[in-house]
Amino acid sequence: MKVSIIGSGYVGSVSAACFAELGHEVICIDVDEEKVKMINAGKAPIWEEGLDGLLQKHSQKTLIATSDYEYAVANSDLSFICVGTPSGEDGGIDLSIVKAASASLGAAIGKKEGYHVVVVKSTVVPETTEKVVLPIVEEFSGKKAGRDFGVAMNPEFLREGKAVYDFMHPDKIVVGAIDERSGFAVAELYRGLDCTVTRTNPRTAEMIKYVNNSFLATKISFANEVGNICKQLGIDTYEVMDAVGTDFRIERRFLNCGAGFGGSCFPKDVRALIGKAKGMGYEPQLLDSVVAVNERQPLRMVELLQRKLGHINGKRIAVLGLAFKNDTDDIRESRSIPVIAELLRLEAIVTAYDPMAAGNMKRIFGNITYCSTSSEALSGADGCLVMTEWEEFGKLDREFEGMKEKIVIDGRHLLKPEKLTARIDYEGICW
Ligand SMILES: NC(=O)c1ccc[n+]([C@@H]2O[C@H](COP(=O)([O-])OP(=O)(O)OC[C@H]3O[C@@H](n4cnc5c(N)ncnc54)[C@H](O)[C@@H]3O)[C@@H](O)[C@H]2O)c1
Ligand SMILES: O=c1ccn([C@@H]2O[C@H](COP(=O)(O)OP(=O)(O)O[C@H]3O[C@H](CO)[C@@H](O)[C@H](O)[C@H]3O)[C@@H](O)[C@H]2O)c(=O)[nH]1
Repeated sequence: MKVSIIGSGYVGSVSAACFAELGHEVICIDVDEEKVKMINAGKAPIWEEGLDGLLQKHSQKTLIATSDYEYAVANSDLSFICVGTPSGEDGGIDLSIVKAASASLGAAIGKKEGYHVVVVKSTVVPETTEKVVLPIVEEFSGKKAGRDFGVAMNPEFLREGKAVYDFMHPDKIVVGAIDERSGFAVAELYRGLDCTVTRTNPRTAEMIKYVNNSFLATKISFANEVGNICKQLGIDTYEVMDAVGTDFRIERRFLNCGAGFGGSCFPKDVRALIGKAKGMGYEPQLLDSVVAVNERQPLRMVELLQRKLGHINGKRIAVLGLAFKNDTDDIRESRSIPVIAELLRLEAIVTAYDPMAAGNMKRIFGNITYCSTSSEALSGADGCLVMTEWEEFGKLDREFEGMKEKIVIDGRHLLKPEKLTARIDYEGICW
């Protein structure tokens, strides 16, 4: 089939490369000319395991990129909207990018002869596909949905760092369409992938995505709440969760307590669902608490450090990990951000290290020292905060010997102090 993908970020570029791998002809559309050039040169516009290889394989053969909507729509049967849906100022969803992309897509569909399918892949709150995207495409195309063009919602569940694998090995594919023809066309694109396919209406498909993310975020905040209580009682919360997680109704994964959840999805998606609920007059108390626990959790790292050091003012603090999780350079809503902000507010001297994400963090904090190794960040430090679950941090040992005061607060349950040669003053955030 012939597909165009609007937006070449994490979701768009991975979907494009994977659809090409599945044998489809793909045209990427992005307003960012740099990304267009990179994709046409067979280079990934973001860091994601396996993405470069797929783009090298398919670029200029069955995959090309352009900023020209008209060309892309004329030469494809379906267009996926994969643009960002950030939080607005009130925490609710900001649909301005989706609206702009829908208008450009509508104008291009207006100039095309024949049927075209509009597919929303961006994470959007229930009713957006039918009440926002569909009318904009109708307005700008002058055509009628369901008759001249189809509309579907197909949420994406990939994880950053494992995006290509997740796309090719999904546990479910959800297709919500306004008509049978477009629903069938979208489902056909995934033919060959072995998983459950849920065919439904657009608003249910939209809700499935939010419930998926909100439930996982709730598990993490629950684990953090339990962890904070366990710590006061001197109970190992990881031992508790290992046992509780054997219950198949609960499941062990996503019950790791720590510095909280970050990333481009969980925080903003929980806030968006809260915003949607409140907009309808419903107060979602549980989801409000999920956010509140997650906001407080990273600051516990600084509180624990402060308790050990007495005061933080003028102390040198090594922050290990800037990405929101391991295996990505993405720092969006990383728990390191509120921690560094708090350290700076308390007038600490911050030295930071991350294997991949320092370049991105420099755009937020220009006034801290970025180091090229953990050793360099730790050298002469009074305290250390482990913020991201990078594998290499779990292997640190003698590097701690370079610290002045060997105080280490672990926010990701990575270190085993009893097994280290270095004598460190270790404390887990909730163990
Ligand atoms: N990142 C993830 O892991 C993930 C996973 C599942 C779902 N999602 C959802 O997918 C959507 C996209 O997320 P992302 O992380 O890929 O975003 P992103 O910010 O990485 O990428 C968006 C891309 O859209 C481009 N763009 C902006 N305006 C445009 C326009 N008018 N026309 C064409 N291109 C335009 C940008 O230049 C950018 O390349 C969001 O709704 C997000 O919630 C993200
Ligand atoms: O037990 C856990 C598991 C995760 N995290 C944190 O949770 C965040 C998110 O982790 P993860 O889900 O692995 O990353 P994302 O790439 O943000 O993926 C989530 O968000 C995507 C965007 O919607 C969805 O597509 C994915 O299914 C969903 O897992 C990270 O900060 C992790 O450190 C914890 O604190 N404890």
